[in-house]
Amino acid sequence: MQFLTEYLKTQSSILKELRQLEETVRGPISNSLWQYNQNQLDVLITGLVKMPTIEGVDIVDKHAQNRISKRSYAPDSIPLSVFETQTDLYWTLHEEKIFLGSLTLYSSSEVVLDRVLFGFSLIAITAIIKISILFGLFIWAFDRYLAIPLKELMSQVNDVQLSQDMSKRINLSNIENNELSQLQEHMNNMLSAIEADQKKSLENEQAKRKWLEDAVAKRTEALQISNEKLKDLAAKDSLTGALNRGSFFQTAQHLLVLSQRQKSCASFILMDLDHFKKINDTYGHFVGDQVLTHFTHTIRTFLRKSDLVGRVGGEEFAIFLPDTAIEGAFQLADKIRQAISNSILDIDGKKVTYTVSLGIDTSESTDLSIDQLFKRADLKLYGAKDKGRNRVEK
Ligand SMILES: Nc1nc2c(ncn2[C@@H]2O[C@H](COP(=O)(O)OP(=O)(O)OP(=O)(O)O)[C@@H](O)[C@H]2O)c(=O)[nH]1
Repeated sequence: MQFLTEYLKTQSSILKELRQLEETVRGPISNSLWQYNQNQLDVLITGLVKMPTIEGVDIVDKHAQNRISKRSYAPDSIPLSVFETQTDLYWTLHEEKIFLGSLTLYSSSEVVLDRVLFGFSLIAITAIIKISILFGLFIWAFDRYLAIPLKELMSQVNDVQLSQDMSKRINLSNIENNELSQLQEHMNNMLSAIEADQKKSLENEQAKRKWLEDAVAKRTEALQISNEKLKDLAAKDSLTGALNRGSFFQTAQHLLVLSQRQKSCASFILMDLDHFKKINDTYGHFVGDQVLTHFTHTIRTFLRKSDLVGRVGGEEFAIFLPDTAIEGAFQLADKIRQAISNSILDIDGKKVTYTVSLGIDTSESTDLSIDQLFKRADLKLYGAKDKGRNRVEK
């Protein structure tokens, strides 16, 4: 449709051109005809036919005879359709118009088509140039305002992801106030939220860990105390707090081996409360227990930290004295004996007195077992009992 309109417009424009040409050449052609100047006429017609809009020229004289008929195309390539303009030719003599003939100018659909196509080509070339410029501008703007900032954004996001450092912020260079700046703001808000969340989680975790460590420390301490208590319970006599028979002999054996290696002597005191059955029978077992406790406390006041005390029987006690010769052991034993015989216990208003017999012996280089020392001290103890009790026998 557009093409048809363009075609018709171009055709009428060519017709107008033909008429103007007719106006222009009418004078010179009339002159040539009047003067029968065939040469001048030929030159004029040849010039006309060479013009791009003109396909042919006809000049017919007043007798309707074809004087000149020229075509720009070859006889075998006649145009599909032609159109023409015609004008009469006159010569004015003494103000009288003399009819000379007529001039017909031809043009064709090919000329119109060439011009229409040329016009369309111009439009197409202009459109291509405009589109190229627009495309170039679009690419530049896309790169400047989208591709480059997006690349930078991706690189900074990647950086945050790799470093796991949420205190970092996205900071795009050359950013306009547009969707990208809003995206940057949103991402930075998100990073702030993650950072705060991480901080809170870390604080919670630290608080939990501290609570756990405190709980474990308390539990460990409680377990240690329980263990110590258990050890004490297993090793000590619950009434007097002295080592029980098993623990006493085990530790004494160890100390004996040690002192043998150091070529030093150790002493053993075996003690048995005198007539203890009578105390029980007279005052009862409760008082008997108080006497046993009193005895243990009293002997402890005379001992060094390195001395070992144990309850080896019901009312029988033993002391192992490392690095102590027989004389030193005897002095200690006698101090104990005296302290006990001088004690008067006040239990529930009852005055209770008691005595103790003691047997002592010292280690020999041949003693390999604590039992050997114990047996010799036991013999001495029986000696003390035999000799009337409240005595020390060495
Ligand atoms: N209260 C009390 N009595 C005990 C305990 N262990 C043993 N006994 C008593 O101690 C008494 C020991 O009596 P015996 O072996 O006859 O000796 P003893 O009366 O001290 O006489 P001698 O040793 O010969 O002086 C017994 O009556 C036991 O019941 C105890 O833990 N508490």
